[in-house]
Amino acid sequence: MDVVKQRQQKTKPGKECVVAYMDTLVDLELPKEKRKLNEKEMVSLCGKFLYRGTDTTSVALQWIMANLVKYPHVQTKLYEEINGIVGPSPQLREKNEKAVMVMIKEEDLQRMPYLKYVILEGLRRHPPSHFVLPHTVTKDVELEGYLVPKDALVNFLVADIGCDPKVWDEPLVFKPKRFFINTSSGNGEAADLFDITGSREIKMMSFGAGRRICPAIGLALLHLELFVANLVWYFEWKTVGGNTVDLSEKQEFITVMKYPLRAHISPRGFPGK
Ligand code: HEM
Repeated sequence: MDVVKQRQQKTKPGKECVVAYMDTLVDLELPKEKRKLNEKEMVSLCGKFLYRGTDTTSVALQWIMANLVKYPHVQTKLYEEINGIVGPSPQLREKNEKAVMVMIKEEDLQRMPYLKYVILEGLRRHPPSHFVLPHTVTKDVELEGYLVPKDALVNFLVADIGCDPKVWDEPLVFKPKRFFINTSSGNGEAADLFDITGSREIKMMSFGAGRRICPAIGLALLHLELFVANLVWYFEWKTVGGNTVDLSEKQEFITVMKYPLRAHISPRGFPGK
């Protein structure tokens, strides 16, 4: 509530400030009801943003890294792609022990199609949300001979859709290459062609679909690409003591790893490696 009040003060005319999500809510007017949002509604919207926007990305990242540890050939292929675009991984420390922190940049990611396949495969195989937010239908609808009555709660089995054997070849196997579609240019632009929003056809819906699709889909994909690319560029990820990675799931508010990832990581850029 305090934050709401502070932003209401800050957005008073004449005061200069960076536009925050909160400010867009302060300015918003509901078109039908012709009124501004009240404080309770603003708090609820901010809460939704926070709880939908934190664990989802970090859990997706953990699932993806777990698969890279479990399948070293996928990790090697990804590292080779990264290396080919931005060069070998930097040494973490120079001779004078000064830390060097060069990061892969957003524009470099555009030239890394295999990275995009890895992220998509991670989200297909392990969507953090196994369900979307509950939806209702506003009138009776007949779907493939079944009646969905007005006001019935409808949800979607997101994880099962992504593993449907009628749609996906060997659906339980982690195979990033499945997202490669041979384009005429043949230079691997395929991930851009895969329609994760489901506007052309729905093959997976890790971010939902339609008008209530996750509003942060672009941000989430960008974060995942940046994190995975940098983590693999800097470090080699291996199993601990040769143990396999257990990909069992645990249903919490979102679906997490039952046994959180434990990995042995070593800097790639050390001299002599
Ligand atoms: C890998 C990361 C993420 C995944 C897999 C994900 C997935 C989803 C899904 C499945 C929904 C429900 C869509 C529906 O009901 O049709 C949703 C809604 C939502 N997501 Fe995300 N999300 C992610 C990251 C984020 C981030 C980073 C933010 C904010 C910064 C965010 C904000 C939201 C909000 C506000 C909603 C509710 C939209 C509404 O009420 O209509 N999400 N997300």
